[in-house]
Amino acid sequence: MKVIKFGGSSLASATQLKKVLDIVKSDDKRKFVVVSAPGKRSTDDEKVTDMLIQYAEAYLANKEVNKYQEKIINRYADMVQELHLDSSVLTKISDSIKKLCHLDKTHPHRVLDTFKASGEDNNAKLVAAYFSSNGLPATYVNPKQAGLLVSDEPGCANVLDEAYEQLSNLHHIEGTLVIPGFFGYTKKGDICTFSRGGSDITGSIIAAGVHAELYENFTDVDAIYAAHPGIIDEPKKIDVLTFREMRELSYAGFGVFHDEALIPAFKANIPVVIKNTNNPSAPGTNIVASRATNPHESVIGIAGDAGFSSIYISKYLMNREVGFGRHVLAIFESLNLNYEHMPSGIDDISIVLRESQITSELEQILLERLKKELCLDEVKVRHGLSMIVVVGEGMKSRVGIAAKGTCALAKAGINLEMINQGSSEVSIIFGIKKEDEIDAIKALYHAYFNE
Ligand SMILES: Nc1ncnc2c1ncn2[C@@H]1O[C@H](COP(=O)(O)OP(=O)(O)O)[C@@H](O)[C@H]1O
Ligand SMILES: N[C@@H](CC(=O)OP(=O)(O)O)C(=O)O
Repeated sequence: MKVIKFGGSSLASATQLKKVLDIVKSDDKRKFVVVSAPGKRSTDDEKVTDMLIQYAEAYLANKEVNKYQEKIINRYADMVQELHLDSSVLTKISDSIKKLCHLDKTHPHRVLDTFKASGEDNNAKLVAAYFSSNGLPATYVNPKQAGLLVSDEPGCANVLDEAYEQLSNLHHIEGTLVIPGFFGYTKKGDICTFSRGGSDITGSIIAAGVHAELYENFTDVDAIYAAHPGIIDEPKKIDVLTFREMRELSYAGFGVFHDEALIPAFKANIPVVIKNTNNPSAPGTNIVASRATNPHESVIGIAGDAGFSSIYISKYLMNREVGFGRHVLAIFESLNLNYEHMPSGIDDISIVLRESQITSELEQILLERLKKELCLDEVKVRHGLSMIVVVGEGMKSRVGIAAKGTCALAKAGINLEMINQGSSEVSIIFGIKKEDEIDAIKALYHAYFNE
């Protein structure tokens, strides 16, 4: 049996839903269908999840909410009408959206998550009704009923190990199952969402829980490309990627598949394929445990992500001071800051972290503590950095990959703030100024794929 996940772009309108039905009907093995909330119908459209966030924020701020409710209900109403579904489907959706503004406001994060989750929950109900009225008997399954237990971390939940055993019982439900993506339930019974784009994670968890033979992730591109298609014109399509390569690339900006969605499928050894709802016969991109590397192809993809800061710390004879690194990290830990990268030299270390974590107040405290407790010679902060990640399993057996990248960046006049090679040798990270990100990706793509 297969798990098939449709992203918001595949469920944005009645036209898209018709394609979805054809895809599911065309293969009997497509039993478990995971759905996102309706996404954008055009580039200037809004995602239902974003509309729900605005609605939640207005409600929490005690503002008028009618216009938000109306806009969201209209998105579903358009689809119900165009698909000729029974009006009772819309009544249920409309009631559930209106009911949200009666939630207890004591825990705003929980309120926000309940609003967000309703986007996929209502869409799953709509999709199940549409399938059933068009010759494909389907049942809506709520994540609570399925046993999708998650940690109590609103907006960034993690699946709990015990969920998998319960999820295997989904096999006992007859017909096609339609499961809303993006959220699960805590042990106390509260809704908790994954991070944004998290319906991919639900699909992967369900695939692991039901021991699927394949996890198919349907989106709006024919394949995963070697670089963001919005930056590089007609980038190279990738046929096969390893889980490790995909994790590095999606972590660093390939929004097409959530980086946290890889782990459940990888651990359960379930291959993943990314396919296009608008062109289902295209082979897509396969994500597998290992692949043969081509001697002529070392780099498989280049991704970039902005929003990083770097804390540079220097102290003469740092290399001889036992426990120095532990002490640095203990200060970060006590301030509840996690770091992303830590390139180091003999007398210095840079700690790279997400900018969104540090306020100017926290930055002041951090710098003072580092200086005082570690007796540093120098500490410097740089904001507004982008990390460009060059990825490929074949890189470790090839000479000159880093040199090619640094040379390309130098030729493009881009100053390198940091360079770091992951210990697995599957990636090299270039830290640059945010404003150089697009030029850097273009220069690196040209060097690795066109020269
Ligand atoms: N390297 C890449 N290859 C393909 N698509 C990419 C890549 N990087 C970013 N994307 C973007 O990811 C989008 C699909 O992801 P997403 O918007 O989350 O889809 P969905 O709504 O189907 O979940 C594509 O339309 C594309 O713009
Ligand atoms: N709807 C949620 C979850 C999700 O995965 O959506 P999409 O499939 O449109 O990326 C979000 O917007 O974050």
